[in-house]
Amino acid sequence: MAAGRIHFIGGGQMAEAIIRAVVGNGTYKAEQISVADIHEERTAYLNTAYGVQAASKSQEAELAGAEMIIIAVRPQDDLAAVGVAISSHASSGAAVLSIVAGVTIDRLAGYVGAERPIIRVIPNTLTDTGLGYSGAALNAFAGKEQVEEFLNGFGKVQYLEESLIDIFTGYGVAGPNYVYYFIESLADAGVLAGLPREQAWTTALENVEGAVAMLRHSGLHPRQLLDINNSPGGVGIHALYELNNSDFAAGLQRSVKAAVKRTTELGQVQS
Ligand SMILES: NC(=O)C1=CN([C@@H]2O[C@H](COP(=O)(O)OP(=O)(O)OC[C@H]3O[C@@H](n4cnc5c(N)ncnc54)[C@H](OP(=O)(O)O)[C@@H]3O)[C@@H](O)[C@H]2O)C=CC1
Ligand SMILES: O=C(O)[C@@H]1CCC=N1
Repeated sequence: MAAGRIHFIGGGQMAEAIIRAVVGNGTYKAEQISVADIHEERTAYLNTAYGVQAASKSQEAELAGAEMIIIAVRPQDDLAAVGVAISSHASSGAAVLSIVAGVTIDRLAGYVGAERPIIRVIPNTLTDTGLGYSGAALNAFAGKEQVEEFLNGFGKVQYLEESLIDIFTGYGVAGPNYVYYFIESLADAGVLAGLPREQAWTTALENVEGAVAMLRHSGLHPRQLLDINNSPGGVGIHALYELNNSDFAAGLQRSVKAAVKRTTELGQVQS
């Protein structure tokens, strides 16, 4: 169980996913968590669903009592106003942890003051599973011990140079999206070929899970497993040939590059 109080500014999808995980697995008690959102119905919902405290309008007491403040608004939102609230009411030793995609530690320091612990995190979205890596970069005032329990409460963490966080966002944290889309497309392929939807779906899930387990278990490169699975003139190599004709690998790689580029762009949007 982690010690201290944490306060979320922004009670949207990502804040909810984190709260659901850390309260659900006992990393925090609901009483240790408060949430502020522009929309009162949102904090009321989070209070009812998870027992966390809906913050007052000024957030004064919640900010003053928090060991860690989590900025969970969008990059396009009014970060300057969020910064004013934090620098006016939070204690100088409180850690400020931002999950805002693209927004740099330097920019955050401009809003909340440079001489305090600031942690830039891109949070993993597989929060309910214990799997998936968040990426974190710390300023000189922050220590891993201040954030470790929180971050491990909704998955795993990789500490990175800040210069790699945008790449980690587009590749790693957006990563499940590529896999979800692949699984959907694969199941559709089974249906297109004539399998009932239910069988196509369960087979796709089993194959993805099994392929990961096989890679981990064997330690082989995917190309080596492909070679074993593709008999000369057989089924698998015909499928691969067509996949190569579709520009599959380059299409996927272009989409990761677009996600990384968009992360950096979002970090530069000012409301
Ligand atoms: N969703 C995801 O999968 C991921 C999201 N992130 C990052 O997490 C952050 C939040 O994303 P997400 O939860 O999806 O976004 P949401 O839009 O679901 O949540 C943001 C919430 O904050 C509210 N809000 C805006 N400004 C303020 C303010 N000044 N004070 C209090 N509340 C405010 C918003 O209200 P309103 O709608 O009226 O603006 C909204 O309810 C983003 O910066 C995103 O980059 C990172 C990784 C993954
Ligand atoms: O799409 C988004 O804005 C968030 C950030 C990274 C993944 N999803």
